[in-house]
Amino acid sequence: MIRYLTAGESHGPKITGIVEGVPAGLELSEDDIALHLARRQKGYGRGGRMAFEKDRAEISSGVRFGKTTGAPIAMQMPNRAYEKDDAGWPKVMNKEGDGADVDPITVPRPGHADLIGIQKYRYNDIRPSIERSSARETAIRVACCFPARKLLKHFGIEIGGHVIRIGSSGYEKPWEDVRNLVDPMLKDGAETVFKAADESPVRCLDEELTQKMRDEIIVRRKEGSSLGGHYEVVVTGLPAGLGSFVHWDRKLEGQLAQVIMGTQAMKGVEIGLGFEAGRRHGQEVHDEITYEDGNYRRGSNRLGGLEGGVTTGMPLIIRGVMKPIPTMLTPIKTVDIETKEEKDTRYERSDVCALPRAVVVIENVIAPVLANAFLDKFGGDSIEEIEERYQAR
Ligand SMILES: Cc1cc2nc3c(=O)[nH]c(=O)nc-3n(C[C@H](O)[C@H](O)[C@H](O)COP(=O)(O)O)c2cc1C
Ligand SMILES: C=C(O[C@@H]1CC(C(=O)O)=C[C@@H](OP(=O)(O)O)[C@H]1O)C(=O)O
Repeated sequence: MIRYLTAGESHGPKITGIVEGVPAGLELSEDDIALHLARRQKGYGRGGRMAFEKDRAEISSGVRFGKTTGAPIAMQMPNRAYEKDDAGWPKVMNKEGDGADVDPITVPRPGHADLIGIQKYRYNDIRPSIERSSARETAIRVACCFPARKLLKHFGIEIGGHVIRIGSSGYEKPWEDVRNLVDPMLKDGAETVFKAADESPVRCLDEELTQKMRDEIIVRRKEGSSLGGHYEVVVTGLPAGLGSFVHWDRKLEGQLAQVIMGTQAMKGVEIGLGFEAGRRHGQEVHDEITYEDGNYRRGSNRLGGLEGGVTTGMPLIIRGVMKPIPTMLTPIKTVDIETKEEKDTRYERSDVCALPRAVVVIENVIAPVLANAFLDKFGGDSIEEIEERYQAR
């Protein structure tokens, strides 16, 4: 089973991850990972920090001569901000001393983890809440999830994502119009979707909507506000039978929802028609079964590739929502935790809309879930052993 742990603060010296359970013999390089790290840094609406961070995970164990050994893979990534910013991070993030020379942050931003951090951990400074809740951590998380993504790719399973709404600009019926755009690409694998989407500044496949989304970000940025939106992630090449209906905690819908909702600022997730299914009657939802060329097929894919928590062999279709970024230039009301007086929120450097970047995070966080379901069925200690089992299926 692949699992991973991350550590590190947004403005500390580095972020770190350890992944274990990756079978031996998988080709893995820092360059491979860097491609997805670079994708995660791009997108209209990003803040100033992404312009100077050059994310690259340095692998320090578990890989030899370009292939995994089966041992834990340790990775580290420096925060350029630590040295580069003039905010004095080495002093603010000092492991030693009593912090008497550092001004505490006492004005929490609604929507971020600022206030709940001080309530939960009894901090008298909001700084530690900001540091660990920050989506900076998603950089090392993408790196940690990448070996699982690579394993899936080795067996022809591809993941791709794109933006379908930013604020008021988006597909009105995403389950219909987005399908029309994506369907021709499904036959060539989901990564075709991400390559096409990556050419768009907001990672949207529709040119007209791209323009509208961009304009909307410009307007909200000028107003000192922020935006979230909806995205879609597609997985192709999945064989039927991954996952399980025999226990609630092995149903893939649940496992996918957990890793997606475990990502900063995510507020909802749906599979296939999702919430739309509740507006329709049965014949408009369930996918008719056919038998062609020795295989069972579905005439449509309205349930998004899962029945009973198990893959059907159809593409997996996931959609989700990200809330608007909590840090905004135009303040809203909050309370100073020291004086308990009403205050305007404080601003620190921030993205205005991070959805185009977040899509890449979602693509990657689902990979260990799918890889583990794959390994449950076909697993072994090495890629070679898994290949034998997969071919014999
Ligand atoms: C890729 C990405 C980038 C983000 N960038 C920012 C940001 O620049 N400023 C900010 O206030 N929140 C940002 N967020 C959201 C916060 O990290 C998140 O709202 C906060 O940790 C509180 O967690 P919650 O929204 O899950 O409740 C970002 C989230 C993601 C996924
Ligand atoms: C650093 C990243 O995102 C950060 C996520 C984030 C937050 O509050 O979540 C706040 C911002 O941090 P800073 O104030 O240092 O610019 C973003 O830049 C990243 O994605 O690598």
